[in-house]
Amino acid sequence: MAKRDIHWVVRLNWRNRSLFFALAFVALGTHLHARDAGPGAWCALALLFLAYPHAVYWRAARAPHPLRAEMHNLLVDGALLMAWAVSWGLPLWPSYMLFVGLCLNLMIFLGQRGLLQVVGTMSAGGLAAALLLGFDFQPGTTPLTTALCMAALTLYLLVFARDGYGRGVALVESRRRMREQLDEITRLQARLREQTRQDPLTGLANRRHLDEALPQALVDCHRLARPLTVVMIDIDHFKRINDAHGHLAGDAMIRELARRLSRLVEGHGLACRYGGEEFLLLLPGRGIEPALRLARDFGREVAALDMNFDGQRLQATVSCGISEYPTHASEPRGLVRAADQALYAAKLQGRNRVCVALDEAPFALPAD
Ligand SMILES: Nc1nc2c(ncn2[C@@H]2O[C@H](COP(=O)(O)OP(=O)(O)OP(=O)(O)O)[C@@H](O)[C@H]2O)c(=O)[nH]1
Repeated sequence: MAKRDIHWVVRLNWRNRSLFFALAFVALGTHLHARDAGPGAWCALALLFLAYPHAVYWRAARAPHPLRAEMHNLLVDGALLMAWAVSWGLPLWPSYMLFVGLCLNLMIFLGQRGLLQVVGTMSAGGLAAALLLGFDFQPGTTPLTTALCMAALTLYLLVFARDGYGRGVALVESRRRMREQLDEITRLQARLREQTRQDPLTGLANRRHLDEALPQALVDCHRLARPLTVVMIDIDHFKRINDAHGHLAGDAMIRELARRLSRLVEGHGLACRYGGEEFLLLLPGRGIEPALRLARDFGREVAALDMNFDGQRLQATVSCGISEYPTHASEPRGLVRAADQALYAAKLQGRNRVCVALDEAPFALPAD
């Protein structure tokens, strides 16, 4: 099994356990030496502190639930190490070193519950050893053993602290990256939302945008008891421009008129591309008179336009239809329908003019 496929907790514990147990082997070895221990005691020490960490790593790495197996290993550590300590009469510093190391490990991975569990298994291990081998309390250790136990414990704690610091730094970094990604997603969503409300050819608001903006504008104007006008604008005989100069020239004309409309209503209204060569202006707070002036001015501006597209001269006129809230309708669809009827009347009456909707029949007001 490749190392990277093994659960990170199992790998981390293998490294920590191997290190801690090796350091303990040296420190406890000096204790055994001072006590003139026989070959059996040395064998037990080597097995427990040098071979055991690799055996349990092997077991956890191959277990169906590696994390669970590793937590189990930690509890077994507690039972075995305390059994060892009791069998040697609970020498003070070695026992303290093992006790702190074990508690720390379980506390880190399982919190208070882990601490209680490991204290339980340590007690069980110690009790079993005392029952099997008897207990003769011998707390004393040589200064060398004491110093080595202190050094081993210090080193072990420093390794833990370094790991904790490294993980903290990595966490902060990964949070920062996540926040950046989240900001990017929010930005993209906003752009996407904007794009779904924008006409791609002209950059003006599209029908979807209008469908949201018009009811809201009506509500606002109703609340403030102000008028609202809708101006429908259609390029006259636009098909001829396409036919005579090509579709790209037609596109350029649409873009040019859109740019001018957008400038015209900037700050006090909304310009939409309503359909192919049809635009709609939403003018909240404006009555018929100012809307009429605006539409007439625009009509004149377009008629005077002399566009150059790829060496071809493009000219156009527009027809406009105007409706007003609350005069012609009090709901969005009715208002647009009234403006559309007025536009139709302007077309019928010869184009290049502005018509205002009336309750019954629209009448035409010439652009000049
Ligand atoms: N270049 C270009 N042409 C478009 C676009 N959308 C619609 N059109 C064209 O606009 C033309 C509209 O033609 P009509 O509806 O017959 O109207 P018109 O020629 O403008 O005549 P009136 O409206 O009656 O004055 C069609 O030829 C469409 O192909 C567009 O995005 N770009």
